[in-house]
Amino acid sequence: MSAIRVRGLRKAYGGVAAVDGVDLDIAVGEVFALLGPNGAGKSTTVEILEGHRKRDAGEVEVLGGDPGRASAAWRGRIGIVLQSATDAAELTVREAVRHFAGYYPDPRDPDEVIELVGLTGKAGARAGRLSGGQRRRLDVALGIIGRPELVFLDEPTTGFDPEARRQFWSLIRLLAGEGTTILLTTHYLDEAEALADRVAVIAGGRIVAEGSPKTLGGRATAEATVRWVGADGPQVRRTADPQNLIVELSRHEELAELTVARPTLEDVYLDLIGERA
Ligand SMILES: Nc1ncnc2c1ncn2[C@@H]1O[C@H](COP(=O)(O)OP(=O)(O)OP(=O)(O)O)[C@@H](O)[C@H]1O
Repeated sequence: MSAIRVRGLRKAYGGVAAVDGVDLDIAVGEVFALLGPNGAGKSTTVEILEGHRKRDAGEVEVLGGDPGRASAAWRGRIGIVLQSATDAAELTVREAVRHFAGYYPDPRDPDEVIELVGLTGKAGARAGRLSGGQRRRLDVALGIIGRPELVFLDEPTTGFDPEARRQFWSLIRLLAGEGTTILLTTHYLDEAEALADRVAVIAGGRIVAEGSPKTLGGRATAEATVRWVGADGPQVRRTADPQNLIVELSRHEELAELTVARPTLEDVYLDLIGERA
């Protein structure tokens, strides 16, 4: 079953296309990452799916409804973490989370959510006094407090320190394990690789590639780079069949410091984006 189904989505600003014919299918329970350079159309797409922006054309179905005509009940099933930071500066973290919990019929426990985003030590601090990364964690807390079926996360870990990012990844895995559908945008390819079942790359308002992080853009079948240090010093070979090459080479010499590398997700991503430039 689809949580999100999009066909021919279009949106232009002042005659300039920002989203130019996007199709998307995201299954219930899937973690889906939308990747793409600045200005590619990620936020515009996500904001249309959230019901925060009007589309010019196309069919959009999110949890069985049209976000352009969203009811309060529909909104209650969705969690949103926007790119812009929370405007709850005068409230403490605990007050803000409790306040937002009151909007939903079956919220999570506020203290549990504060713990999940790693803000327990700051629960009594005013939101306006938090650091950038801490405020972002509060945004995430407010996005999940309502126990949403579907969560939109627009660049959720921007400004997070490495430990906070790992903690956030655990949180996403926990939500995914509970069956929550997650659509996130990110510029961190390691994040997409760690979290997403599927990714789509958007450039110039169009989807240019889609697949699992392992297979995107032919990644799984691309030539491997084999490196080793032999009798004549460091060696490099590219091959589609590294196993055979290694068996063959090892008949003749010892392969010290042997490594086999396929293109990284970042390599594939940059190629895909480069093709559009
Ligand atoms: N409110 C707006 N008015 C006019 N143009 C806009 C508006 N919002 C976005 N755009 C333009 O639409 C295009 C897509 O923007 P969008 O914010 O969707 O990109 P993005 O992929 O989310 O980028 P980023 O990675 O920088 O967040 C850009 O060229 C942007 O300048």
